[in-house]
Amino acid sequence: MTAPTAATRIGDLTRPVRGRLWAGTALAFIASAAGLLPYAAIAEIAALLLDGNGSQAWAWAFIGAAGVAVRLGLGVTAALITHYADADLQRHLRLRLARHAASVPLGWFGGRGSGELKKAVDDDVEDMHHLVAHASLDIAGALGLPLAAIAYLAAVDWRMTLVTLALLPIATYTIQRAHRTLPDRMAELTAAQLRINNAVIEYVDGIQVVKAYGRRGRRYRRFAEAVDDFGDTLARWTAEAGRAMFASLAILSPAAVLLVVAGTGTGMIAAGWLAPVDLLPFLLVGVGLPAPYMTLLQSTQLLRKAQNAAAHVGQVLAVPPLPAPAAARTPQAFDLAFEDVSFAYDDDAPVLRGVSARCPAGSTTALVGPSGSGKTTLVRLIPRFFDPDAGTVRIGGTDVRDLDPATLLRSVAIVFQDVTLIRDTIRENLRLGDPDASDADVEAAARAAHLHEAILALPDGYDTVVEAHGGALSGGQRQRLTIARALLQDAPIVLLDEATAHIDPENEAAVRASLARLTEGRTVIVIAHRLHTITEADQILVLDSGRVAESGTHERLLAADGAYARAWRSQHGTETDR
Ligand SMILES: Nc1ncnc2c1ncn2[C@@H]1O[C@H](COP(=O)(O)OP(=O)(O)OP(=O)(O)O)[C@@H](O)[C@H]1O
Repeated sequence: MTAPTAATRIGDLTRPVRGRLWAGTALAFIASAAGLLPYAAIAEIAALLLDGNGSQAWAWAFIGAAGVAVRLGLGVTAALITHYADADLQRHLRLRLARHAASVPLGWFGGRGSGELKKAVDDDVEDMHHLVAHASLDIAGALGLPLAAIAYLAAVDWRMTLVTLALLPIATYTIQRAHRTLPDRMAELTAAQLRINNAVIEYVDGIQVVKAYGRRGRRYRRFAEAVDDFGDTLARWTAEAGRAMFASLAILSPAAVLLVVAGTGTGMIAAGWLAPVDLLPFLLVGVGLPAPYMTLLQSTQLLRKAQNAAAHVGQVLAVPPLPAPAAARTPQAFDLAFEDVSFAYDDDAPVLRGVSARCPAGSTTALVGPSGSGKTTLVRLIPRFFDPDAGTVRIGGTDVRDLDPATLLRSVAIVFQDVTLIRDTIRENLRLGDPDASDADVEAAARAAHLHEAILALPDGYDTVVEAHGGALSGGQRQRLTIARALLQDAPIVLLDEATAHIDPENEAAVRASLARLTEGRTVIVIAHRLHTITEADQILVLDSGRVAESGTHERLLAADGAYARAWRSQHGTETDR
């Protein structure tokens, strides 16, 4: 498959409003061409008056006035058409991006994805305004008047026509030279903007932790660096764009045009090649010619920005959706199996290398291993945050890729530390676990998660609005809210980050009790950091560099005296048993 070019991407994105864009462009072309009429009328009236034929001047006065009316009327209509088209396209693209976001792998949002999506939906769609609402009108405007002028002026004197129009290619060349580095600067600016978006999300995500430790830390530094970097890039862009604009303004100013046309024209009159009255159209029309061209030039920067924005929207829309099964199946049982599973993020080194394991229905499997050994990644493959590059993950014997995606997500409750809330009431946040749950069900889940009393103590109880990052809720309350949500989901498979259970020591007992309710009788995979919490697990998988280094029960692993036993001893002194 060949990569789509920028032009095909823009063509694809603007397809829904293409007809209206063409209509607006055609009207803008006619409006621009009609802009010649007032200038031509003045020149003709002057010629008639000089010839003593003043009585015919009225007809030209009427033509000139009609030209002004057509130019204004069609110009405004064209702009209205494209602006309405832009409003519709913005809505269409935002919905299309949102629909696409729903189809891409969930894991994409954990990497650069959130920042990319935010930029596409917020900034890029808005930046495309110029492309849709103005660019084609500007181009039509810059063509209509010169073409009409060529036809009119050539009828007066072709040599002077060439002189008058010669400025345009000279100006184009000069200006293009001045603009040639701008696309690179623009690409830098876009990249810097993306870095800020990602750094903002990362910083805001971590703000609780940052505040809790009273330190600004690495995330803040990355955020500050991104802001500085953006400032420097913007300054470079502004300097170069300013120089380019100055060159354009100087060469296309009415004074420059007047100088060339009047100078050459006077010479030609002196040489007897041109009648003095015939210089008038060139002076009048020549001075009016650069105006639409200037608009076009001034719009090139915005156009480039809009093209970059469109290209980025195209890239986000090109993120491959998670393949959906042709004939979706429903899991009949809830045991889990990993068969020779390998996985790498993007083009990085493999994070999982040939992992095989079985987790019987209703059993608890603990994943342990050094940081970065792939525990979280392995767990993410179950609800298809990503699909493995090789091997298979099965639920009840069925490849998860063959399961109906919605059923799969409903069957798996995820209780991780980084599960965020949505900006809505506590009740609706809980109801995410089961959209059909009654208020009584919601309250029962909150009670089971030891959260009910705390919710009632809030100003609006269950109707208190929480922010995406918790807002009024304490860390422990947020944890219990995610647990209550998972309880409501009543999923047969529970994926748990053990860190969730002990981050808030005050509430540890309550959190533990609610977790016990959540995991009872389910197939559970728990990512464990403190080994004493998982000694009862039915099996423990020890991951090391993406491989299963050891597996077995706590006792068997201690007896085997391998990596697990060493980790146990380092956490619990020299005891050999719990
Ligand atoms: N979204 C991602 N994009 C790229 N690389 C990632 C992503 N998530 C994790 N990684 C990398 O994959 C490797 C395994 O990470 P993973 O989070 O699975 O390990 P872990 O064993 O759960 O670690 P920890 O105990 O620190 O949470 C790490 O090198 C990590 O940097």
